[in-house]
Amino acid sequence: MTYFVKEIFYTLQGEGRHAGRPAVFCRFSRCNLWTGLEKDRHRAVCQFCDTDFVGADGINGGKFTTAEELANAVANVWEGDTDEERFVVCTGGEPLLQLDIAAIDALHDRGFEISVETNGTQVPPPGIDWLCVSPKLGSTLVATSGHELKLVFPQVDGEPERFEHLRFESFRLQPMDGPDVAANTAAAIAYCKRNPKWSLSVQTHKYLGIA
Ligand SMILES: C[S@@+](CC[C@H](N)C(=O)[O-])C[C@H]1O[C@@H](n2cnc3c(N)ncnc32)[C@H](O)[C@@H]1O
Ligand SMILES: Nc1nc2[nH]cc(C(=O)O)c2c(=O)[nH]1
Ligand code: SF4
Ligand SMILES: [Mg+2]
Repeated sequence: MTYFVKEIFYTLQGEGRHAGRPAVFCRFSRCNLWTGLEKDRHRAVCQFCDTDFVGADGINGGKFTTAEELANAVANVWEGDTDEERFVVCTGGEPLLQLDIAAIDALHDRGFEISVETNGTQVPPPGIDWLCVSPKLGSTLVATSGHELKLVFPQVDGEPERFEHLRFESFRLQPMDGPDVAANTAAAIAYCKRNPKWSLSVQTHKYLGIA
C-alpha cells in the first residue's frame, strides 16, 4: 500500500474532546466528497471544507510506500521529551480512504494512541483508539458508532436531532467556519444550551493562531 500524505506536523489538537492535547497531525491527501480544487467546490458534496489536502507538497508530506515508512515519518515529528502520551491525529482529506490495518499496527508499534477525523462514509478499520465522525449532509453515513460525533453546524437538513440516536460517547456541534462563523457560533451555543446532550466544539487552533 502506498500512502499519499499532504503534511505531517506537531501541534495541539484544536477541536473536540481532546482539544489542547499535543498531537502529531498526519493529513492524508484526497477526499471522496470534494476534489480539493476551488473550481469544483460549488458542485462538491461537501462545500464548506476549510482545508488544503491536495497533493503531497506540505511539511513532511510525500508518498510513503510502506506502513513502516509512514509510521517512522509520524514518529520523527513527535517532539515530546518522553515517549509517554504519544498521540497522532489522522485527518485529511479523508483518512479512511488510505489508513489501513498495517498503518494502524505500525503506529501502535511506535507507541501512538491513534485518533481519526472522518466524514463517516467509509467503514473504519479495527484498532482506532478515538474515532471522531463528522457527517456531511448529502453523503451516506456508514460509520454510525464511535467515540465522538462532531457535527458542523448548521448544515441544510442536518438538524442535530437526526444524529442523536447514534452510538457515540460525545456529541459536539462545531460552528461552520466561513463568512458566517460568528452567527453560526451564536446559533450553536444557543442550541447546546437548549439541548445539553450536545456540547460546543470550538476550533481553538484558529483562535490561537497555531496550525
Ligand atoms: C478537514 S476535515 C478532514 C477529516 C474528514 N474528511 C472529515 O470531514 O471529518 C477535519 C474536520 O474539520 C471539519 N471542518 C471542515 N471544514 C469546516 C468548516 N468550514 N468549519 C468547521 N469545521 C470544519 C470537518 O467537519 C472535520 O470535523
Ligand atoms: N490544531 C488543529 N486541530 C485540528 N483538529 C482537527 C483538524 C483537522 O483539520 O482535521 C485540525 C487542524 O487542522 N489543526
Ligand atoms: S469531507 Fe472532510 S476533507 Fe472532505 S471536503 Fe469535507 S471537510 Fe474537507
Ligand atoms: Mg483543520
